[in-house]
Amino acid sequence: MEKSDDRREVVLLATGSFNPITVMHLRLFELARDYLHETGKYKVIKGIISPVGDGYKKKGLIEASHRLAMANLATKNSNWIEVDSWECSQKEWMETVLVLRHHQQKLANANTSDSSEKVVHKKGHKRKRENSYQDKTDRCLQESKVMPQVKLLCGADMLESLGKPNLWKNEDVIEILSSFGIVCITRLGSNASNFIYESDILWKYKHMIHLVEEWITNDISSTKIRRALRRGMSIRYLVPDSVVEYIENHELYNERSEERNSGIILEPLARNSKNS
Ligand SMILES: Nc1ncnc2c1ncn2[C@@H]1O[C@H](COP(=O)(O)OP(=O)(O)OP(=O)(O)O)[C@@H](O)[C@H]1O
Ligand SMILES: NC(=O)c1ccc[n+]([C@@H]2O[C@H](COP(=O)(O)O)[C@@H](O)[C@H]2O)c1
Ligand SMILES: [Zn+2]
Repeated sequence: MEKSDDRREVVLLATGSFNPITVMHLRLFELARDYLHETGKYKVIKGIISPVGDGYKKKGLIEASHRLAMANLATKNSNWIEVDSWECSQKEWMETVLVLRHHQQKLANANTSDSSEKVVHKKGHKRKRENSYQDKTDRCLQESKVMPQVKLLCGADMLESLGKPNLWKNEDVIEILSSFGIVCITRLGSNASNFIYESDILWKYKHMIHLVEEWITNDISSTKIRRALRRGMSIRYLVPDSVVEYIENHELYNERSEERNSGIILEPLARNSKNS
């Protein structure tokens, strides 16, 4: 008899600027998947990169269409990481919790339609599988067991940003932790475990935070990539070749692009300080 697999299926969702995407962003997914698999409790079925929309108004943030195109090129050779344009195609910047909810809902819809589409042939008639009581019960049992869980994938600096005044709403942080959970990769310059210790909310939900140690430390950041480009220095092997080519072809990242949104308040800060 085949051994049943009772590991919880997980979808990893990374949000961020990806301005531009680097090999480190791709590494985050590999590190998180290895870690979760090693626990024996989780099976990672998909990774999603969700670039933030232009309405985020971060200094130096270039158009979402370019960031999206580069992320698509970078993930071309991955058989499990994909790029999703839903977040950045919204008219306005949206809170990360809404992006998590959207992807969780999408999985729920896919699960429900998968099972209701299964039709059984009985005496020559087609019958929706969910019509019988037994089938319905089976489905519920099955669904509560197999519904994949979306988890937020981030670096330690993003985890630490949860404590910045007016950047995140408390209720959002609570929902992200209690309903989804976070997989956080350590990053030079950040001390995630100390940050969890110092935050009452994070401490309360520490069982929902997976801290993943990156032993092969790597200080690549999009900021450093943009800086190198402004100075005419090579970024080869720090971002995939196809992304280097895209940046060259479209002449992205220069002094002018770095001044985009200069002097404009970051949208979450503007929104939360308006409402507080
Ligand atoms: N070297 C790294 N180690 C760990 N996490 C990282 C690293 N680089 C990026 N991340 C994570 O990737 C996600 C997306 O980050 P983001 O797009 O801001 O990249 P970044 O390299 O930090 O860019 P920037 O320098 O513009 O802030 C965030 O959760 C961030 O913490
Ligand atoms: N309140 C919130 O939901 C909130 C606040 C700040 C940043 N974020 C998100 O975190 C990510 C941060 O990206 P950067 O590190 O590139 O600035 C973005 O995806 C942004 O939308 C969410
Ligand atoms: Zn960053």
